[in-house]
Amino acid sequence: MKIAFLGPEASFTQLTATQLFPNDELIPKANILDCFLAVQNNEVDKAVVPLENSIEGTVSMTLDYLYQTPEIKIEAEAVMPIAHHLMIHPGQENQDSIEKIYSHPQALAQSFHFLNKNYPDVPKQDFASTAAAAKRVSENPDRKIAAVANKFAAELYGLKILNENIHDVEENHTRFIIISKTENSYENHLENIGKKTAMLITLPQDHAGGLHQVLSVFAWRNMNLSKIESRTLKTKLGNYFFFVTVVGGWDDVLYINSVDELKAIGADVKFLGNYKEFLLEG
Ligand SMILES: O=C(O)C(=O)Cc1ccccc1
Repeated sequence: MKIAFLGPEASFTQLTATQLFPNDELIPKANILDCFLAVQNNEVDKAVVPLENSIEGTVSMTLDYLYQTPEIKIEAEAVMPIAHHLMIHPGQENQDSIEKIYSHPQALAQSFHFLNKNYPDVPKQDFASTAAAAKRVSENPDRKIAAVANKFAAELYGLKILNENIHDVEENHTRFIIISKTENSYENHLENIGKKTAMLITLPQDHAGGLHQVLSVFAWRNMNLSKIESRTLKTKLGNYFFFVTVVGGWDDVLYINSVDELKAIGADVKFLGNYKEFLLEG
């Protein structure tokens, strides 16, 4: 099988993808949109992308593209511990004069307090991934630039770690998802830590108690929500869709009826899948 991931090599997403797909062909993509497009265009069977982080929260691009690609579903979820390090080219050891720090916006945010305290005047620049930032540093040996990335990126791109474990909260985890056009076809050797169901809900026209009505569909069926996130619909300021996950295995009667009831009250529902959750090693 062909699996796309947010690359390049040694990104956190690749570390996740190699554990989930040890025997498949992994294809790096430059950004999250390209991972979705590769699935959409049947260039690959599946893709692995980040969904949310325990410090920084949801990766909004991933939610947006789940909403914008009706055929794409979630097949599984994997949680991985995340450790960030600040790295430079080995020829540039004078840390006082770092000119710029590159990384994925999530990594810069997860290390914000460390960077703000120790490198307050150094401009930070967003990159498509931590590994892309590390690669760029390795390609510019003459510049005093640094990257926030993982230890495999330091090794692969020949960089020297200046500061270890700079993420602001020790317990730092990211949740990744496997996306594809086929539901529930993912199988692996790993033990799953639970099951959940995900859906995207758009409320009918704005009225008092609209969200309460939606939530009551789950509440009276005793369906326990593990996440609810609102995201702009991009049509008008104040228009949102909701990403909702429900804990537990699939119950045909309860779940199908809940979706029917949501539709009956005028909500628009995209069912994203009922799938397993895995816990990976960092
Ligand atoms: O940039 C990466 O390496 C990614 O895979 C995205 C990401 C960034 C920060 C924490 C977890 C995942």
